[in-house]
Amino acid sequence: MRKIVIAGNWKMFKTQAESQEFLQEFLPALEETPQEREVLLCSPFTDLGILSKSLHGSRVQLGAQNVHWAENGAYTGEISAPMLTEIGVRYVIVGHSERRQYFGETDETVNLRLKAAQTFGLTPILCVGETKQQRNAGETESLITNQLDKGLIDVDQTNLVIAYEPIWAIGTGDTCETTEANRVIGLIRSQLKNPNVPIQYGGSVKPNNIDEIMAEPEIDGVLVGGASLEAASFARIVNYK
Ligand SMILES: O=C[C@H](O)COP(=O)(O)O
Repeated sequence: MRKIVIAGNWKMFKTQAESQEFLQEFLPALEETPQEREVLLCSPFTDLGILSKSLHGSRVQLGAQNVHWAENGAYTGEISAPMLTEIGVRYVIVGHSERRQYFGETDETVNLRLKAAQTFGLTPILCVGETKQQRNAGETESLITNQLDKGLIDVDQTNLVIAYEPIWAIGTGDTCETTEANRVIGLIRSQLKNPNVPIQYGGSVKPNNIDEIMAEPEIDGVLVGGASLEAASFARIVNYK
């Protein structure tokens, strides 16, 4: 049985104070959430410490949005896996398309980050997905195959989550057809050594489309950006029917 993982990616939003306001409304709503669903919040680094304290004893897991591959070193501006695990972080997003697009992330550095996360006990969420141009050119399958082939070299597939995020669907309201997301996720699964790796869909997931998305058999959860910033909206998503 594959795990269901529902993750909020706050990106570069929310101060510490705002993170606490969110929890006041969000945590009570989790009483309705079936126990087998893993719920996590991936916050900016500056919120992780206070969130770790506030989430202690709750069922919400904490995630970061990036991790460096070295244990420590002269890497100004970076954060290592042991720094994250020390404060209670359990998951980390790796290779988000915004990191690839704006910060020069490559399949090679993604691979290094995945392995470092696992070495120090974090569960990485590997993001893959195509641009509109690549989709229109019929390159979706080859692009994703390449991202998986390079990204997953020597990566432990028993401690891994994958997120399929078509870049054109991120923050645009232009959600991928659920049957198409299901098809691509099935394709991703067929390329894995471990077919039980949870594979999420991400890209304009909202309260009004979550039920349809989660009804698809290959989709094991969602990675949610904008709609995870409002407690009521994210609560509706984790409590999908
Ligand atoms: O990590 C989350 C994705 O980039 C999706 O963002 P979005 O839900 O705002 O489209």
